[in-house]
Amino acid sequence: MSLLRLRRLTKSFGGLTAVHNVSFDVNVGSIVGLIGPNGAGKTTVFNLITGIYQPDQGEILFNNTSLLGLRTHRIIGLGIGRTFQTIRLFQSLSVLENVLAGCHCRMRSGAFAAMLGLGRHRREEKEALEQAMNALAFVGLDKNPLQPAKNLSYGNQRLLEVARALATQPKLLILDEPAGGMNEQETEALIELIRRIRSRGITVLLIEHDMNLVMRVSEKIVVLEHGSCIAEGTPWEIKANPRVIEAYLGTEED
Ligand SMILES: Nc1ncnc2c1ncn2[C@@H]1O[C@H](COP(=O)(O)OP(=O)(O)OP(=O)(O)O)[C@@H](O)[C@H]1O
Repeated sequence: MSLLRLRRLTKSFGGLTAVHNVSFDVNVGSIVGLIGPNGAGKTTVFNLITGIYQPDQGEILFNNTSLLGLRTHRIIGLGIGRTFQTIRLFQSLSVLENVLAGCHCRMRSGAFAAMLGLGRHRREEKEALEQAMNALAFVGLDKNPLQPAKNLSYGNQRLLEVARALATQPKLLILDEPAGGMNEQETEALIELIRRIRSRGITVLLIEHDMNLVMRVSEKIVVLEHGSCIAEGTPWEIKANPRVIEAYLGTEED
């Protein structure tokens, strides 16, 4: 069953068509990898899904609801969490505060209730704290939650971004180059983490240049080149696809 359905998505910037007629499905409970050479349009697809850009043409359905015209916070509210290619943390805030920022999108009481210290707000704050600590424990960053985010290693900052996205309680988690800047050991731990995320019932869509990671975690891989989808299949099918080898694997990564 499809959780996310992209149909004939197209997005141009001036004269450049960054994404052209892209269609694919992400099934409930699956891990899907989106790969392609630099500039192929991968991040643009993520930005279209999360409402940062609106497509020129095409349709995006999440749980059979169209995401077109919705703003990012509504899309997060529907159950799509994401991390970014370049780390976007509040560096001076604590590890915990960074994750709490993710929880707040689920809180229903507004600033007015917060000012008055109303019961519902206090209850929600307590729940948010619990959720944030759970998310930190899940990625293994719960030991020193009050330290500033900037004290964490690069690899751990990436995990903190994952924790923040998990705190929004997503049904679909979108990861943009999660292994970027990680060493081999950190990447191994990330592979295990992505599998644990899926075993919690969260569907995963990821962009990653680390072919070892993509091939090992994905059930399905979609390949973009110059904005168009040139192949879709299992890791084995993708590895053996001559068009992919020519466009991508055979050139840059081998
Ligand atoms: N806001 C924008 N304005 C103009 N051009 C853009 C914009 N965003 C992306 N592009 C262009 O669209 C094309 C696709 O970019 P995109 O970042 O989606 O590729 P990518 O596959 O994610 O690349 P990489 O692997 O290098 O991150 C590129 O040529 C890029 O320069």
